[in-house]
Amino acid sequence: MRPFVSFKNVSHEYGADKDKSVKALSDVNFDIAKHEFVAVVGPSGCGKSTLLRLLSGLLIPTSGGVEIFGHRITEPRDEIGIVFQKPTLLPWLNIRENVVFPSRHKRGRVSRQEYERAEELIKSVGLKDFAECMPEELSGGMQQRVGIARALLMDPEILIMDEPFSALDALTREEMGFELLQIWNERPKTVLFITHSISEAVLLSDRVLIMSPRPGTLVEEINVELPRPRSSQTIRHPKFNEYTDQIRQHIYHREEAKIA
Ligand SMILES: Nc1ncnc2c1ncn2[C@@H]1O[C@H](COP(=O)(O)OP(=O)(O)OP(=O)(O)O)[C@@H](O)[C@H]1O
Repeated sequence: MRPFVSFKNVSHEYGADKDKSVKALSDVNFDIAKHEFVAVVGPSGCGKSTLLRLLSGLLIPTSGGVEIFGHRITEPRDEIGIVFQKPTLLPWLNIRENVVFPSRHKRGRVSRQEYERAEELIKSVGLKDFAECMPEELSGGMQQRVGIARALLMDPEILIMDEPFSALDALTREEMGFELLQIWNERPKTVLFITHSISEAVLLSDRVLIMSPRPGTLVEEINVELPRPRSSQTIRHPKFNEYTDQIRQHIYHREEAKIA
């Protein structure tokens, strides 16, 4: 099957044209199938966010290339929605206007269909009664839900998520993970999800990519064959701990081998 997203021999060096450069990624190769949910884990500074910036087209690799359906990415594209660690909502706009903001920003206007779509998305992230509220009136979890609705406004094929739930408390985080899976189930997307949490990666994804310390490269891929739909019961599945242990070993063994 033809891959939907392909990282081909991707290396990236920040400041490559200056005296002081940082090699963030080295020869990264992987494919993602359409509608696959892929999580990326790895030590801090290994280049996870750099991977996302490259897929979003905000950054072009110093060598190799990132392709969507065989087309090399050379600039930001509409078929990609991004959810950041902090939702960065515009404080002077209400929730509805924040959700339609990508369209206003891009075209200078918002169509009736887009307002209808925004209403639908606001409802599907559980904020039906909050469309008129200002961001400051919402909790952190609710604000992140707005960030997810905003990323889905243009109905992107690809959803890029950079530690989207890391600023939330443990309970809200777990709840948001399952809500995300429900949205993904209703509106299938190809997802690249960065997290520091091994259990979150296993709980949500079809496949976990494990990266080495900087310069980051792919050291292992784990196919997570846990039944869907996933729920809080999934954590009790006998294979759940097997997967998390396997990932931990890949991350920490390398660290230990380096120290020894
Ligand atoms: N704009 C930049 N200029 C120079 N170096 C950068 C820049 N952005 C990131 N880096 C460096 O590149 C490396 C990879 O950064 P990146 O943010 O991709 O890692 P990460 O795995 O997402 O980190 P974390 O898990 O801590 O968020 C780090 O050493 C970082 O300091």
